Amino acid sequence: MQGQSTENKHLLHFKYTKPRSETHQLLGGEAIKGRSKARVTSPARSSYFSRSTIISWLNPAPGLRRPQPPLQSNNKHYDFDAIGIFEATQMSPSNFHCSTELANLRLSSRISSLLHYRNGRHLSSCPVTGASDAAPTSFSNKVELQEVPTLPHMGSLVSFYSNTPEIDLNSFYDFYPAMRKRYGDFYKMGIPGLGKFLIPLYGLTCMIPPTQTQGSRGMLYVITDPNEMQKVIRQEKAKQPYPRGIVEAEWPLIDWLHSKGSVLGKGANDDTEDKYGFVGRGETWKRIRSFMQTDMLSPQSAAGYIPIMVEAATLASRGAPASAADLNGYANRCSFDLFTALMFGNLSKMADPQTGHDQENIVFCEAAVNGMDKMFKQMSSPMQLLLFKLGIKTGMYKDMAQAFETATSIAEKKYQEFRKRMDANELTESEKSSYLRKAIVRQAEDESVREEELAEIIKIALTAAIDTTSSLLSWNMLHIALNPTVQEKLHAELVESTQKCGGLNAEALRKGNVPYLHAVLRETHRLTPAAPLTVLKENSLSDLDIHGSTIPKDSLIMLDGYSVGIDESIVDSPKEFRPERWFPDAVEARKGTAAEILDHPYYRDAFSQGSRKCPGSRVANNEVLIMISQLVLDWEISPPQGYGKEDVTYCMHGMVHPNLPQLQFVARN
Ligand code: HEM
Repeated sequence: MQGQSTENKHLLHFKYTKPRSETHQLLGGEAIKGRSKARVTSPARSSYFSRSTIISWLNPAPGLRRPQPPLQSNNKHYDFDAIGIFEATQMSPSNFHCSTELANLRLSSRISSLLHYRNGRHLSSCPVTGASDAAPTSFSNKVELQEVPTLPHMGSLVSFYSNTPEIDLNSFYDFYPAMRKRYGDFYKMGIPGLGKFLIPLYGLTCMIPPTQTQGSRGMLYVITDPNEMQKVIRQEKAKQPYPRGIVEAEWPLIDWLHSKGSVLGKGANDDTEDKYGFVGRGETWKRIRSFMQTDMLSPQSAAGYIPIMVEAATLASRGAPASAADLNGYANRCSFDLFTALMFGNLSKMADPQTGHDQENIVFCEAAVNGMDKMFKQMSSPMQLLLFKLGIKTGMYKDMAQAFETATSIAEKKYQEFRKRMDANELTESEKSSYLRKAIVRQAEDESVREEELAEIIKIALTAAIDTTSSLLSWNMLHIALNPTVQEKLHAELVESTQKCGGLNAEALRKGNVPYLHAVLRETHRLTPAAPLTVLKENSLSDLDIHGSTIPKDSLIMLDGYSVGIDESIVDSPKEFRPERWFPDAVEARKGTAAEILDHPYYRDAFSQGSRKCPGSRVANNEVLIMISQLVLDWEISPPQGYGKEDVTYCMHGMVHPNLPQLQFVARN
């Protein structure tokens, strides 16, 4: 064959289900966005390209690895090389299937992207190549649904039967990437459980609340294509106001709220999904949720709290060296200081041991974190649920209840004291700008929530704000400490921005002024998300077409938004912390490649999507941006001698927290 050398016999090998009649015509430049044209040397069924031609054609962008040579052919099927397949897909994408022989092979991102990109449009992801991309929902390219072997009652998590990896909370990040390696980009697995009685097992407990197991059909569908996930969220929108929330799975919390008679745990109608109030999915959730997120979620309202949060961070940063032996605790206290600054408009000064003497605040922080930890541990244990179902309140349940009791009664006291001072007209100027004051005024004006509901909202927000934000903060601290070059760049950027903007303030923190800071946060969300799997939804309106397969109504569908971001065929050196990946030129270079998926909004952070997206997401990000900036401006942070990336350990307890080592903080002048 003309122009064919030994090396170019290595072919990508795919089955094409229709005879191919058209000859090669649509190649290169037009389809691969400005890449040079490839030469076609054979008009026959198989077309061949020299490896060097393909490589130059693929022309890896900076930051992406060169592709491997294409793979060996097998004459049982029609054989096409990258271009041939590319043409085939142009001819008839819906009839194009990956050969099963390739099931265990991973293609380079560039080659994958060839297979999935045509005429300036992306095709859907492929479970065989492992390539995921941003497929327009209008395109019906079928991706085969893989089924993880499932046992009755036990679901798919019996490792030796289902070929699933073990779930270990100390290596939680590994589970879904391993699943993806085995089952591709679209698979369904059985959710373990004894019917509707004992649903959860290990990490999957959070998937199904015992209170709402109906209709789930015991299956979890996992996808990596955010555009397919968008279909689910769109359907959710159509069915508003009742989208599914992860909080519905938090059965120990739900039970505790119920047992206390909390207005948050009880809706208006026991016969509907409203039964569980804010932790359910009815009108009560909608009403409370809408009230809670006002003055918090929008960029403008979140930005309004920046000045007081900066004040809190300035004080908190001073406490870093003295807290080095307990940096996880320090991160919790920083979260408390910054969130209470927003909530009450005052400075709790907890994170600096010199000033953090208020015992009650210390108790609150510890109780909030402990309560969340115990809640998650129960959700992770089938035995806990079984005992709960048998009406036994375990020691762990009691510990959780005690911790939540302590935290919420302190929060209640804070709320009542604030109200009293507000009634007595004693609030300071910054307290007048606080979230709570605005909420009290709103409540009185529109009465969309009752006064006792407002008190509960404040309590739950305070309790939810500690352990969550501190996970994100801890990971950022650790990455910065482990990457001195990143830290120096960040420091230089912050110095310049604060000098230009007259200090650390909203303007100095604007992405346009500190792109590197924002890239650091983004990179942390990619590499070590606080909550790796957060977009978990239901198609509760009707059956839904996902990758050409029909997903029955009321199924659980989850976006695995983590695995792709650490896939080395998509991300260059994925375990490296490189904020530069998020610079505009890197984003631009990803366009038209499989790696473009990383820039989809659903991959941006760990706050979920849709109308149940975390209401504290904006302020949590701001808290971390501010706290990290202040720390880096004040200190040169380094790990203990001999401590490196390979020494990092972590544990999943609701959020994934690194076990922070004793970092060193040396003052910058
Ligand atoms: C880095 C910090 C945080 C992370 C990673 C995080 C993550 C999440 C996630 C994944 C959800 C579930 C969304 C869903 O059901 O689809 C959620 C819900 C929630 N978060 Fe956050 N969160 C954080 C900080 C906060 C803060 C600071 C608050 C305080 C207001 C907060 C309050 C809540 C509440 C009340 C819900 C339930 C919302 C609902 O069901 O409608 N979170 N969060």
